[in-house]
Amino acid sequence: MFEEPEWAEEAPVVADLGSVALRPRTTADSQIKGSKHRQLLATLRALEAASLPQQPPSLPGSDEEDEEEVVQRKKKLPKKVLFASTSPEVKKKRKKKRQKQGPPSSDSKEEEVEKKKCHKGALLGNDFAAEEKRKRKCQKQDPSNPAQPLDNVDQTGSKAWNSSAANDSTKPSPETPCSNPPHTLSRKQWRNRQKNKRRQKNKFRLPQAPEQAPATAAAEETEVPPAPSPDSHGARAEALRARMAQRLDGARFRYLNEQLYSGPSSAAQRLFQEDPEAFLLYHRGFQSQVKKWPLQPVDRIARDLHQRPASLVVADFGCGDCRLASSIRNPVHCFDLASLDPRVTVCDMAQVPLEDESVDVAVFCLSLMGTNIRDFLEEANRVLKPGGLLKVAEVSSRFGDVRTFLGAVTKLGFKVISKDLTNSHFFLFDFQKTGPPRVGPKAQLSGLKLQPCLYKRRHFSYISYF
Ligand SMILES: C[S@@+](CC[C@H](N)C(=O)[O-])C[C@H]1O[C@@H](n2cnc3c(N)ncnc32)[C@H](O)[C@@H]1O
Repeated sequence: MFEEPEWAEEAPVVADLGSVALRPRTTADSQIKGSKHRQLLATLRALEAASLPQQPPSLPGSDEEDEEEVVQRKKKLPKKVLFASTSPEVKKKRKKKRQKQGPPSSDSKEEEVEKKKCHKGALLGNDFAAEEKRKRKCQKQDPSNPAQPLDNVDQTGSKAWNSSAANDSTKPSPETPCSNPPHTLSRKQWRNRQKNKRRQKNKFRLPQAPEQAPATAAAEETEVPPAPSPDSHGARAEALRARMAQRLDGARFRYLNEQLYSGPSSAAQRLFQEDPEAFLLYHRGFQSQVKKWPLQPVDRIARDLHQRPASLVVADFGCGDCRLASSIRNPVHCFDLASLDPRVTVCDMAQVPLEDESVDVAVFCLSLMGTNIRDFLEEANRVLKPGGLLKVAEVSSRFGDVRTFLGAVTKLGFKVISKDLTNSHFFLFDFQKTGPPRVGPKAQLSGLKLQPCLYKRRHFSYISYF
C-alpha cells in the first residue's frame, strides 16, 4: 500500500515494453524488423517455455495488479535474453525505450549486487527468509492471531504469492530458499519488496511477543540470574538505597540528639519510651561517632578505676551499652533511659533506684544531656557515700567557662580533685563528695548551663569541637 505510487509508475513502462515487442510494424523497415521480431518472438516463447520450470520464485506481488505485472515480467525476462541476440537497430530502439525508463546500466549493476546479496543470503541465512514466509503463512491461516489485522501489508505478499503459486505449479513451495528476484523485478520493485518484507517483519514481531512470553518466562524461571556486577543497575540502586537510608538515619540521630540536649530529662524519657527504636538509632549514631575519637572517655574512666580497689561500688549514670561495666571488675549499677543491655536499669537518672549513700563512685560519661543537670548532680550526691568519688567526662566545647562550671558543682556538695583538659575531644573532672548541697533549690547555678552538643549535618562530627 505504502509503495503503491511507485509501483503504479513502474507498471505502465513495463507494459509498454511488452506491447512494443508484440506490435507488428507497418513500414518497409519495420516489415523486416517485424519478421525478425516474429522470429524472435518464437524464440522468446520457446525460451520462456524452457526457462519457466527452472525459474526461481519471484517475490510475491502486492495485489491483483501485480499478477499482471508477473505476466509482464515473464514477458520481459525473455526479452532481455532476446536483446542479447538481436540486431543493432533493434538494440538501438530497445535502448531508447530503456532510456525512457531510467538508467538501465546502473539498474543492471545494482541488480547484480542485489542478486549477489540474495545469493549470499541463500547461502548464509535463507532459513530466516523461509521462516518469515512460514510465519506469514501461519498468521494468515490462524484467525486468532493478533497479528492478523496488521496483515494488510503482508497480504500484498502472501496473497500474490498464493495466487501466483496456485496459478503456476512450477513455482517452488514457500519453504524454498531465497529466489532470484532481480531476474523478474526492477530495482525499484525489488527495493519495495525488500522494504515490505522488513516492515512486515517488524510488524509481526510486536503481536507475537505475548505468544512467546510464556516460553520466555519459563526460561527465565529456570535461569540463574547473573550475579550483579558492581556497576550493574541493581547494585547501583542498592548502593543508592543504602546511602539514602544512612542519610535518613543520620538525620534522625541528629534530631534525637538535639532533643536530648534541649529539654528536660523527663521529655527524653518519654521520647524513648514511646519509640524504643529511636534509642537504638541514637546509640548507633553515637557509637559511629565516638569510635573515631582517639580515646573514648569511657575507656579513660575505666583505666582510672582500674587503679582503685575493685570492691568500690560504681553507679554509671547514663551507661549506654554498659561499656564501663564491661571494662572494670567493680560492681556497677547501670542506669539509662532505655536498655541496650540486661544490666541496665531503665530510669531517668534524676531519680535512680538506689539508697542514699550507697555507692563509692558516681560516673557521668558524656551523659549530662538534659537541661536539668543540677538534678543529676544532686541525685549523685544523694547516693554517694561521704567522700565518694564523682567522675564527669564531657565534650570539651560544651564548656564556655570551665571555672564557672566547677564553681557550680562545688556548691552542690563537691570539691574538685582533678581536672584534665588535655584531651582534644573531652574534659575530665574528678570531684569528691564533701556533704549535701550547700545551696537551696531556688539558687541559680548558671555554671551548670552547658552548650548542647550538636553534630555536623554531613559528617556527624561534633561541631562543638571546632
Ligand atoms: C552519649 S551517651 C554515653 C553513653 C556511655 N556513657 C558512654 O560513654 O559510652 C549518653 C547516655 O546517657 C543517657 N542519658 C541521658 N540522659 C539521661 C537520663 N536523664 N537518664 C538516664 N540516662 C540518660 C543516654 O540515654 C545515653 O545512653
